[in-house]
Amino acid sequence: MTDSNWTQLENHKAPALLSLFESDADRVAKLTVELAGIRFDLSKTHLDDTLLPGFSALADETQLVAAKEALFSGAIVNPTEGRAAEHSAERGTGNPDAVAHARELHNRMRSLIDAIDAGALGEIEHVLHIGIGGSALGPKLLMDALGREDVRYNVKVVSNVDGAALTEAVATMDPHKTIVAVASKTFTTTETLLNASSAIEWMRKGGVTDPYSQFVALTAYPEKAIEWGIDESRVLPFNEAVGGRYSLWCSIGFPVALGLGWAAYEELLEGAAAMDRHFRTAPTLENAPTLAAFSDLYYAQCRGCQTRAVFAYDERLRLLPDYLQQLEMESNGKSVTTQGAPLGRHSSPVTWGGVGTDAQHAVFQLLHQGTHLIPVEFIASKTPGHDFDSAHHEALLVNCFAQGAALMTGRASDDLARNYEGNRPSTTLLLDDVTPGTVGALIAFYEHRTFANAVMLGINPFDQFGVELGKQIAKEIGENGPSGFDPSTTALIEAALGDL
Ligand SMILES: O=P(O)(O)OC[C@H]1O[C@](O)(CO)[C@@H](O)[C@@H]1O
Repeated sequence: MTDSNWTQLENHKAPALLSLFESDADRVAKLTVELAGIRFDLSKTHLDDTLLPGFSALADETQLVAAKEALFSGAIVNPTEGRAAEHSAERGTGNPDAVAHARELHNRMRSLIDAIDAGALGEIEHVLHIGIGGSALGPKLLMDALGREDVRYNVKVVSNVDGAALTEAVATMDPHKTIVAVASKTFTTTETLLNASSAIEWMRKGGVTDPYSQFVALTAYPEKAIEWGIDESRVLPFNEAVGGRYSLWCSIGFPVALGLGWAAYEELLEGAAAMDRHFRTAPTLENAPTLAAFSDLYYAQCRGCQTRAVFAYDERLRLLPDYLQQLEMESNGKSVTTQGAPLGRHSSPVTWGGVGTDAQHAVFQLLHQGTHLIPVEFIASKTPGHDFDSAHHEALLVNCFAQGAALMTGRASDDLARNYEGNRPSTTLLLDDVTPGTVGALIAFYEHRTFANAVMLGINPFDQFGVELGKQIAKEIGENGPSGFDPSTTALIEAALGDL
């Protein structure tokens, strides 16, 4: 991209948010997109008649449309690993060969689920899903959001290698009535394999004579799972061109399909497919993920915002910030371009957040009066997820909307300690309800927004070499003991682990 494009965007003197509404009566309509049961309101951002064409020009220059076609057609969009990124094929959009392959593998998953329902693995009540990162965050988010009522099995997700996590998860499980799903794209991740081995031990101690017969593997490398001891009939493979953090749509979603039922799982995929179609075909200025990426880039690149905050004003979506941290930071936390040159500008901002209204009583002080400018995202649902008095949901939504308004309008006071300067941006995503369909569309929206950010920055969002060095050093410590490291690390190892 030309520097002049960025310079122009960086030099833009953005008018105050309120004045943007005053000068354009249609602003809300222009910057609101509605689809798949979600209203995306970007009108409280500084995107205006200068920035929108400016970022559109940047999108053209960085060939966003061609990049989208490459993504959906299964071309190599992950050059460092020489791979396509086929997550959209899992929801039936994109490359027809990959779609057909995904259907076959989904059918295989469905057959196993039907067999489990029919009692082929005995009387099953619990599902212990073991995975980490992208092999855990999606199932965890989805079961927490959608599996609160009418859930068919008790699903628990364990990721941390800290044995306390496994202890807590199995506390209410009967090992005779439990399926363990070992989820690992590579089937080499040490935390996951250690937790899986400990689950075998837990079953044995609980009197299960053949624990492996209650194990299922979810992986892109079936031969590794078989070698580990899981029978081929219970190995659910997926396409290795589906990235870990994009994998809840394939067999990594097994506990979700099992826990919520196949119809709900299909609804999830269809919600995501609706977002795929929108991202692929909607014009730039009506394209929700693209507009959101413009806003992200504006604040991160032109206003120096190093973080962005996401608050779920719905208890069901409380794990969304955790999920987005991996999606956005592992995808776009890169300092090298796709051409292998230094990026020369900021990459992804830090994604953080929490749940409203709790966060209002903890971190919002800084958002309103701190010296950092932090773009905020609110996610709420029109429909409550409980049967208590409607006063609860009204209070929740009123607070959500009040925060967005307060950030933007501020309130002047001569007493500086009580002055709210306002003009602080936010976006609001309002779901009709938290359903498999809307959550599928929501997650796909974030995936495509992350991709659009990457394309316009010129980075590859589909690799993650930054996580490897820590893994390697952990291995070296395990193999070599405390010596050979820096004095601080050596002292810490000796203090806590002795000679190993
Ligand atoms: O599914 P796997 O291969 O166990 O990997 C788990 C996670 O580890 C990572 O590779 C990072 O360490 C993530 O990208 C991935 O989601």
